[in-house]
Amino acid sequence: MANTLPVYDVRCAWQVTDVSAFADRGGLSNGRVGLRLCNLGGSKLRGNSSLVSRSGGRNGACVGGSRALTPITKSVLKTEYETPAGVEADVTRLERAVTERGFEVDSRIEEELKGEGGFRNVRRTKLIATIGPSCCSYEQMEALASSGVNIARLNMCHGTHEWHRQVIKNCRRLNAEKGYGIVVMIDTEGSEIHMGDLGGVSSAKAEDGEEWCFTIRKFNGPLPAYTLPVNYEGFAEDVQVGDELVVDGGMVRFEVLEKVGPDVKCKCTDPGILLPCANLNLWRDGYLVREKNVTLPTISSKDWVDIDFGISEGVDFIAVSFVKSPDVIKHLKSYVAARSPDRSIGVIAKIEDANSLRCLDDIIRVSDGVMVARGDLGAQIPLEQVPSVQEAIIDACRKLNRPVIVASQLLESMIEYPTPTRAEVADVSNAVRQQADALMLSGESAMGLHPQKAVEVLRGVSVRMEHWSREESHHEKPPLPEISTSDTGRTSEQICNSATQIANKLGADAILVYTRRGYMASLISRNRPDCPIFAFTESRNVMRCMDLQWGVVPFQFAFRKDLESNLLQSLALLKAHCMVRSGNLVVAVSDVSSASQSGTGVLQSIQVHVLS
Ligand SMILES: Nc1ncnc2c1ncn2[C@@H]1O[C@H](COP(=O)(O)OP(=O)(O)O)[C@@H](O)[C@H]1O
Ligand SMILES: C=C(OP(=O)(O)O)C(=O)O
Ligand SMILES: [K+]
Ligand SMILES: [Mg+2]
Repeated sequence: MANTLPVYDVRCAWQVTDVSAFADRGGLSNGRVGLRLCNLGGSKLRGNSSLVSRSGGRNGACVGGSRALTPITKSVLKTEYETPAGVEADVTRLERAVTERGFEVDSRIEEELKGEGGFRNVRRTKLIATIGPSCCSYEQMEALASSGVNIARLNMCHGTHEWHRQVIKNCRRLNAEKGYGIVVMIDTEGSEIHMGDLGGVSSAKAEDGEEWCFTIRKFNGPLPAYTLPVNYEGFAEDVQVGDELVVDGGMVRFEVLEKVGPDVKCKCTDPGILLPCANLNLWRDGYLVREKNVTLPTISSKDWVDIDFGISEGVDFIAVSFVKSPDVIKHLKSYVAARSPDRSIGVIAKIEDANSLRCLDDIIRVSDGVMVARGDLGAQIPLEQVPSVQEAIIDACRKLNRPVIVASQLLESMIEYPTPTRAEVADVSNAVRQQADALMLSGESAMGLHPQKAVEVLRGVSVRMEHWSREESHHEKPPLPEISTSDTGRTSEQICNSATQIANKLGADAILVYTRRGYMASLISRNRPDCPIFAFTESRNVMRCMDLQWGVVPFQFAFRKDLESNLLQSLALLKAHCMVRSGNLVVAVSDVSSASQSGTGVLQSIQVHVLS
């Protein structure tokens, strides 16, 4: 079969490394592979796309198909940018902005506020894009940022540190040169049971009824026919004859026939494409076999190396894969605090291991945020339970005041197609309606053909659904349980709850909050007010971390002596830069440390201000 069919996309040249992947997922014969490629190219070729059955392609062709594509334009990685790139430039620019202009805010938000829509149209749901070969050049990342990406996610399963370092550099450079506030998140690989590489081949195909051997033997170079390596030493011991082996969240399934020493002979029951390093799950008598993964460390030795890399690169968030209990998060948080005493790095617990559902609240309490990682979660619990578990996780995070990200397959078909399915739009709308803090793209941005369009779909659907939800459920929100335990905490919480009520009742244009560590901003965000939350802080680090939260627009700003001075000074600056107008009504609150400190104690208040 022809192995190299270059097709020129507008942004990138692609090489088909595994034509069988297309043929399998799209049900295309070899002779029609060329037609399939037409669908992947630029507009010049798109005329032919109707020759390929669209629905045929959607039935899974995108995943196997696109994964079999490798970009051959290496120029995407050659956008070396020497000084003044990097963190220093980002910091210098911010410091300059704060001294010269008095404040700093993401230039995209500034434009939005100056525009027609003003406050009301500011998007509340934050957007995360996984960066991969389809979107890693400076120009491609700029395109994603201009479409509204708040956070760049780097999946440490893929790519080298050098590659990730270049992407982080691009983020800093965008922030420094364009005034954006792109936040950086790394995501660990984790050590769940997975297949090894396929002896250098990019994919293999398993047909119905075929016998394959899963083995813990090690190979150097090409694998024997019908053989798949497994990374976990205890694999052959743990499986039982009759078990179901689910590959890659259900993309391929096998039944275990026989165990012979280190080899496990299996029969393919659901054919499909096998990809290198695909995750493996065992099911027995209709239940997931959990014990095997319990013995593996959540953070592997490779993960620790990646975490050290993230800390040294100054990333803002670390997402931990396959969290099973709160302990690992506590451990990582104390490690990060010791290694990075001057900058806080948020630790995000990914909920994708069935065991984590047993201690969900405890995991949420010790984390700085949570991700509903639906990809792997859907392989560990029955698929039909994923939507209700998603809703339960989002609700639990709201109650416990932690930001929550909904991830995976939001717009899966857009890996290949320029428009989403109606079902995908409904799924995204649902997550927005549930008021998740952030939505995340994976393959759609990392290796898809339409990364920017995918971001635009998320943005458009978010704004539309947020608007609709505000109209529909005005003032019907059920009260949230109290979460604070200390006296000062309770005061702050009540101030934030009341400020939200006042803002909603008065139809305020914004809530302004002055916060040193971001806690007050989170308490207001938790209430999901009708208006945006302008959160002023002195620290750039806090500013970046607050950007994961629903409805929060972070500003960097030097605090004055009390709430009133902060309020008047920041409003004067916003007005001078046309970000507020006369007649705007704002509600302002402040945390204890940024509120007035008179000789007689701390005065915390809620102020209402109508701009003259
Ligand atoms: N840094 C990268 N380099 C190359 N490919 C990547 C990178 N990040 C993501 N990808 C591609 O995008 C796909 C989807 O991303 P993601 O869902 O994060 O990973 P995975 O499929 O491993 O869980 C990956 O399977 C991989 O093909
Ligand atoms: C986000 C997820 O994790 P990853 O993409 O790293 O597998 C997921 O499984 O949904
Ligand atoms: K990962
Ligand atoms: Mg996962």
